[in-house]
Amino acid sequence: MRVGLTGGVASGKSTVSAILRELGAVVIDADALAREVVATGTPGLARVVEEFGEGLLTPGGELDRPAMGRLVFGDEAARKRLEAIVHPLVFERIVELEGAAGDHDVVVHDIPLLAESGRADTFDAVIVVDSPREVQVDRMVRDRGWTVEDAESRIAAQASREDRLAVATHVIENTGTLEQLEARVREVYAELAARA
Ligand SMILES: CC(C)(COP(=O)(O)OP(=O)(O)OC[C@H]1O[C@@H](n2cnc3c(N)ncnc32)[C@H](O)[C@@H]1O)[C@@H](O)C(=O)NCCC(=O)NCCS
Ligand SMILES: Nc1ncnc2c1ncn2[C@@H]1O[C@H](COP(=O)(O)OP(=O)(O)OP(=O)(O)O)[C@@H](O)[C@H]1O
Repeated sequence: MRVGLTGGVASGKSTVSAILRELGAVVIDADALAREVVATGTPGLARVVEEFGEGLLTPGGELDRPAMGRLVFGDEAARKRLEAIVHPLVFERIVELEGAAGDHDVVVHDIPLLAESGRADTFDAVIVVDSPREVQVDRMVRDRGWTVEDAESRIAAQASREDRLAVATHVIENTGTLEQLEARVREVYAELAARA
């Protein structure tokens, strides 16, 4: 069965997908693929440099992710230009990895922009990890050292909490402890695995 997993920035998606992987799911991580396709030396990074210039590279020749983040989360047109390069490359890799997963019982697609993509209904189930906006902001400021403005601008680039919840078949509220989160993930996984 193909399961979509999504949630706003810092909602806890990666934490949930790590638990699902431990429980036996195959996880395909769109954020990881979005990093892979613009790694040093890739055609993807060459396209980004062509579009945005060498100023967005570190002295070592890598994509300067904090600088790119400041640019694209403050400028929607720039974000669309970056997405037009990265998203098709990510999609190609997803298709390849899905082929490699074969007919594994539970294949989880961790896709931050699933609600925005309009493709949620192509999955057998959609898990939404839900955290209130203040919790998202706190996590970004505390764990990543971002300013409140950085955190707010990333939330503003994403679907609203309501629009995301509207595509959910399973909601995982992530407002309690990590232990509570793990217990809820186990519950959802057991239900999905029984259906697979
Ligand atoms: C702008 C970039 C370089 C910033 O890198 P950074 O290391 O700071 O963030 P990272 O990639 O780890 O993403 C963290 C989170 O930011 C949010 N986010 C990332 N890209 C986007 C986007 N285009 N729109 C809205 N939110 C986004 C997601 O919640 C994601 O989980 C990077 O996010 C990027 O290349 N984004 C474009 C590709 C994309 O859309 N990725 C999302 C999944 S395909
Ligand atoms: N229930 C929780 N209690 C305490 N800390 C948590 C909880 N859930 C997540 N965190 C922490 O919050 C941060 C964000 O979580 P995580 O990286 O899983 O979110 P994400 O949705 O994958 O983020 P991104 O959108 O940036 O990829 C991490 O440092 C994580 O350890």
